[in-house]
Amino acid sequence: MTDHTTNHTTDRTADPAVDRPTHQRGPVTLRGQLVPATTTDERLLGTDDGAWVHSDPWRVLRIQSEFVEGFGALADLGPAVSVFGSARIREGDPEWALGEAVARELVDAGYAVITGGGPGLMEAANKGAHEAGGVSVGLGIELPFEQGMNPYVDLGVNFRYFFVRKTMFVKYASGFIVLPGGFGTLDELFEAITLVQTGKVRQFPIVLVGTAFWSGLIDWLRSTLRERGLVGTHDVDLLQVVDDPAEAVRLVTRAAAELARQEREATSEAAAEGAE
Ligand SMILES: CC(C)=CCNc1ncnc2c1ncn2[C@@H]1O[C@H](COP(=O)(O)O)[C@@H](O)[C@H]1O
Repeated sequence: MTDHTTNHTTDRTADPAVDRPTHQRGPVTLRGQLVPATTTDERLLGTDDGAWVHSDPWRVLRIQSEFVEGFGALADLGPAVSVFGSARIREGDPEWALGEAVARELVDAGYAVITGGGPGLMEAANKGAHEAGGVSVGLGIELPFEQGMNPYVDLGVNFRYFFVRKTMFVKYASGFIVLPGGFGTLDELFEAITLVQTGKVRQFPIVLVGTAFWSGLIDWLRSTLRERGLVGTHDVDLLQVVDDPAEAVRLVTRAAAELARQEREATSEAAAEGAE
């Protein structure tokens, strides 16, 4: 906050409750030392050093614009599944082939493939989708060590903010397929499972691919978290673990089809009630 060094302002009013100079800025009340020395119009019309561009209110507008750009770019995507996985696993690794295969199966099932647009298994999935003739989407993130969008992304959107990008992964996908990975992958996995556990999204399938890689985590979730009552009895069952890419895609698409059926039913029930 700036402008708090003075106690005189033109649009100040006396507040009898506290008998102190008061300045109202929308929903924000400022008193005493915090009353700005200049009016909002003065500040808008005056010249300054441009520091306001780095202020939080301005940041909010940038965040808003990321949502608008993202929604605009992805609105017509059609059915899609988000695929997560390590940025560090390279071509030639068996898990790379898994990423490509999962994406190919998704395209064959009529789904677009959304990834983080980066290297590693994101690139494997984008490659699989691109080469199968499907829609290959990359939701990139601006990082200090810029890697750029992988070459197999056909529709790419770059985000400055992780949380805006995460919204897109959920909003435009019918489910998540999670390949082996590190902190980034775990972050995306636990974000998704929290949304399902808390009922923020309904019937959102989350399928982990690679039983050898994931079984240690699943055992720990069951033994430590579930036994201590830190998660519900059935919460760990929200995660399905498979080895076969085709099976992963079957599980996701079956759940998506079921959700679509329920939504159609709810819509026709609502229409029938409206007609009565
Ligand atoms: C080599 C390297 C660190 C590149 C970073 N470049 C990245 N570009 C795009 N998304 C990323 C990147 N790093 C992490 N992510 C996000 O986090 C996940 C991978 O993180 P991790 O490697 O498992 O932890 C991906 O699903 C992706 O959404």
